[in-house]
Amino acid sequence: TIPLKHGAHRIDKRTDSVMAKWRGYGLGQFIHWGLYAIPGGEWNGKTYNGAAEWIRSWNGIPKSTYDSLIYKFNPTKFNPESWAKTAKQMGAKYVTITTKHHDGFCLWPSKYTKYTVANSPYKKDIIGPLVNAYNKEGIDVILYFSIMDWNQPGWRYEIKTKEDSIAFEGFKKFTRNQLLELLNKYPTAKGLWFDGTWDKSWVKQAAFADELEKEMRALRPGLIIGSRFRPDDFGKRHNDSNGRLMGDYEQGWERKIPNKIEDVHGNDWDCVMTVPENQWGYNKAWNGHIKTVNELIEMTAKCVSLGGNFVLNFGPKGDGSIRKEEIDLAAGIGNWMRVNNEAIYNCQYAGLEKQDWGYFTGKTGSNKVYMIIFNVPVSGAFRVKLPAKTSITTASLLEQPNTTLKVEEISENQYFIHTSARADNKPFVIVLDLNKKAGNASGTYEKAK
Ligand SMILES: Cc1ccc([C@@H]2N[C@@H](C)[C@@H](O)[C@H]2O)cc1
Repeated sequence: TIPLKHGAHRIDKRTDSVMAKWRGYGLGQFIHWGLYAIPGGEWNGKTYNGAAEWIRSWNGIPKSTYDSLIYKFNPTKFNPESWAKTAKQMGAKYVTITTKHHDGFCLWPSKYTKYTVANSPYKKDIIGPLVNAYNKEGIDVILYFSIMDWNQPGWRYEIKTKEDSIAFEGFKKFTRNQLLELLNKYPTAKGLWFDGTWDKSWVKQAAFADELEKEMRALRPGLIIGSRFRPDDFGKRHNDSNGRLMGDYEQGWERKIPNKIEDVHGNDWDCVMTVPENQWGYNKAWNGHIKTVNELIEMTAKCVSLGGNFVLNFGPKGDGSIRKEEIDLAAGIGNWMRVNNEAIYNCQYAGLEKQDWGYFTGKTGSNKVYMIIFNVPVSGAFRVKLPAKTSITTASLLEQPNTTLKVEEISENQYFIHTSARADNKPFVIVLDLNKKAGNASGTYEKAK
């Protein structure tokens, strides 16, 4: 291995209880909200074709005009309790909230810049009431923070001159001040989700970022920090120059889901996903494919089956209301989660061979395995292949626990589970109680055989 001063400081997954709780969340909500929600991807009747939260980068609006949106921020319909209720009903166990996106507008009254809610017509803190409302619903909060800050005069894409490096030193101090401010103002926040760290200026800051990460962990023991915060000694991000993950979970699964367990390299991870193809902030047009409830349930199941969490994005409008399409998706997902969440919460990679009918999840620390069915085979029988010395004690429908299903042994370690045809074409769950005869690894099937 390459000797590194600022590479990964831990080899395997974290083993503490705070991270174990994060690992078991299964389903989360992402909230992208800020000034970009006011134009919503349109300006003077013209449509911005990029992601709505990047509209400031469009030459369709003068930068100063965008920046003066602060004077239009007055979300009269903002109701943090109703946002939290929507997330609760969906079955989200955590929420990731944009405290500051790339445009630099702070949803909390930061002491270190004027570009905050305090200097908008709304005046009040947004983050505090949101953290309290979600916590009251039993939902943990992760704070999204963009290092890149287009509003900060000290921000640089790269450091070329002496002036650049002096300016960027000031920017680094500002960044540290804001992060410590967030941790001190919102002590119940469980962790940080970083963005805006790909530019040349930041990838040179291995030592600074490493020191700051250590300082934040000391300030908030148990703090969960994503892999997109710091670069290593050679500017490598997410994984250091020895291929080891920096931070506590992989953040790179943005709008994409791993296909096999090897893709996750034994790391904790979450997948953050947009409802349209690529819109995080509120976008009026919402063109192209809008994901359906069944698609989103399948993405959730797929993520949990590979040991990750699925985090679905909501982009509230400039007035603080959540669009009907998102409310309806949350309700639809929630209807399914209310019946089937046992197959999602505190479940991990089951270590079984993937079958065409859907996804296996394994209950952490138990012999229960769930089959989340999306594709009913024309044979009507669901194939299950188990490791050696393992067999099925019982099989039942999660929604009707006392109905045992017929288990047909086909050959050593291979079975067909038979169920009667179903009236609706909604995903459903079969629960398997496995027993591992002597000589087989005890505990769950977390490690791939
Ligand atoms: C190229 C690119 C830069 C930034 C992003 C931001 N990360 C997502 C989580 C959103 O915040 C998006 O604006 C996406 C793509």
